[in-house]
Amino acid sequence: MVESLSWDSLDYPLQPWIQTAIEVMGFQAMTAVQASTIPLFARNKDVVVESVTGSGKTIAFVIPLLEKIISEGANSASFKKGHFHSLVITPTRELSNQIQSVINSFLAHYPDDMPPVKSQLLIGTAQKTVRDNVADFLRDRPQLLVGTPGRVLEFLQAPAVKTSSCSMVVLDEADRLLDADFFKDTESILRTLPKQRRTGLFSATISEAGQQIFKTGLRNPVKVSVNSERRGPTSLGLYYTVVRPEQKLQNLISIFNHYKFRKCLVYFPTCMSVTLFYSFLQYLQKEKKVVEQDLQIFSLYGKLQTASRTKTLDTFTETPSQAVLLTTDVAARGIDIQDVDLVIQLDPPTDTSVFLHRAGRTGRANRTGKAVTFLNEGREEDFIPFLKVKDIHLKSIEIKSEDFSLEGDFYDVFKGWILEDRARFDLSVRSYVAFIRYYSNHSASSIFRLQSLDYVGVARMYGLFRLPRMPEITRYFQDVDIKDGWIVQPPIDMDRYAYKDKKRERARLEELKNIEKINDKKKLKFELKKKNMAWSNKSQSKEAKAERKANMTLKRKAIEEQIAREEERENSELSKDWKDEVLSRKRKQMKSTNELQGSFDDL
Ligand SMILES: Nc1ncnc2c1ncn2[C@@H]1O[C@H](COP(=O)(O)OP(=O)(O)OP(=O)(O)O)[C@@H](O)[C@H]1O
Repeated sequence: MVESLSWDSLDYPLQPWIQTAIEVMGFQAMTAVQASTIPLFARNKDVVVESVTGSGKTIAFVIPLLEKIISEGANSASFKKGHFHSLVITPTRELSNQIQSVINSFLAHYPDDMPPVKSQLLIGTAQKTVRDNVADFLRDRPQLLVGTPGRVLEFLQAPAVKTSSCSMVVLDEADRLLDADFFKDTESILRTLPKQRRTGLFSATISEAGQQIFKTGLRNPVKVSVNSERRGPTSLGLYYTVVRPEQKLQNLISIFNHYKFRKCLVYFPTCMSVTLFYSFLQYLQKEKKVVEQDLQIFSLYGKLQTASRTKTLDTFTETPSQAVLLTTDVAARGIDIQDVDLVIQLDPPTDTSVFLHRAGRTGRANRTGKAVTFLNEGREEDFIPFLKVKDIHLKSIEIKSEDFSLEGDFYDVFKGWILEDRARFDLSVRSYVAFIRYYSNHSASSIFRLQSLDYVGVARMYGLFRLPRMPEITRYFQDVDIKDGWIVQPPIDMDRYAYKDKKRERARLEELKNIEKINDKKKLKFELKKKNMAWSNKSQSKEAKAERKANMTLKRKAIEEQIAREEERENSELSKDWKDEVLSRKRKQMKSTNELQGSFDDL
């Protein structure tokens, strides 16, 4: 947000109540992206908007949507029941919620004596089924819908919901909505909407979507690219620090204890790692008193129920005291919390574009912020030149190491905490396994290579004392002196290692007894093997099955193709007609998709 322009400089006057809302929100001038986008999107142009995080993209689409609802009479009594005017799709429930709040803060100034304008949230929650959503929709008659792809799709498929009046659609965080995880749903939603509509795609990293952009039904789109030479806002300081994995948690605590910040987001690689480290940090703060006592620690990840996610985010946002939110990429995009002045990435994300989104949770709207990324010593340091090529420049920062007043070293304390309850060990193993999976999925695979990972150091970081038997790492066991996976000596007596939960412990002892009763050596070996089976092996066998199935399908296809080729040779005349038919169908198909897709020549 470097440039700013007066709201009066728009070539048409905004609705008076929208002007009032802007004044009340204290937005004295438009940001660059707003000045470029609002006149286009509100004036019947499709837009593809790329502008850095925190530059005000939300209002750049909310104002045109509200303006068009009024100018196209969607607020009048003649707008038919079961119809809606505009749709905003976002990848997360949190972001949908946030956009809905921005819309409502505008609508709070909408005059009472005008036919009402309403918006409705469509996200998956335990409280509201899609049937409830449809009932609310028919009762309240909102013109503007905001939601996540899964729920929106289900909603649009309800017979009572008519899509034919939808004249505007926005894909916020469009590159995410067009990636492999969401594409099917996004495409299905777009297919249900009229072709004669306005489409807006918004993201700080829209270019990442590549050719997928053209599958959204854009018609003569205009590309708005603000500050495209910079990959992040000027108010955001990007830093990295190089550490050994087992040092990371201590350095994190050191930041909590010694660095000045109001609110901090810490990104962890997986839901399980958030659960594990959240519990352990609580213990260190409450029992061991080595974490700043006034610091409030929260955790948020995708597997939690929506209500609990919303509550956590609200409490974190509203708390006046210093606070930390441990989270995953569920909170990487779009989330706008004013006081966040520090972001920490405990591990770089597997996808580089996510790096900018995570870091961009701070340094928003000209407020200063710092984002620090932890890198493991060694090969991961190549991530810095890798980012430089992408015009992302990080400076090195030294984190003061914490001098803990703990009995024993940090790892021993962690290990001791895990030994108190076998359930913690299970969680730690699962977190570690999930991390190894995560690591092997890095898009920058030449830098983040499993072969170069200090997997023993990582195990210590996760408080483990024995490495799980994962094929991904056991093949490197011979490189270091690891006997049967134990990284502590003497090994822990696993038979006597108990669950704190009585019921769970009884079940474990029962199972142990049953195994002892087995006289048959072969069966015993099988049971023990089953009991100790590596986590990854279990799913590996599922994966192996799926792979075998896929191979069989491929083989079958190859045989069928071979037969078809032979038949084709024999019946060349016959196949000519068939080929023509296929070709003409293909041509027709191409024609219809071309009509749909538009082109980037006009951008
Ligand atoms: N014209 C303006 N003047 C001052 N602040 C503004 C203006 N417009 C928006 N903001 C504020 O800027 C912040 C960031 O806006 P917004 O969340 O829309 O950013 P974004 O570009 O969508 O970021 P991201 O890419 O991270 O989703 C918000 O707190 C918003 O209230």
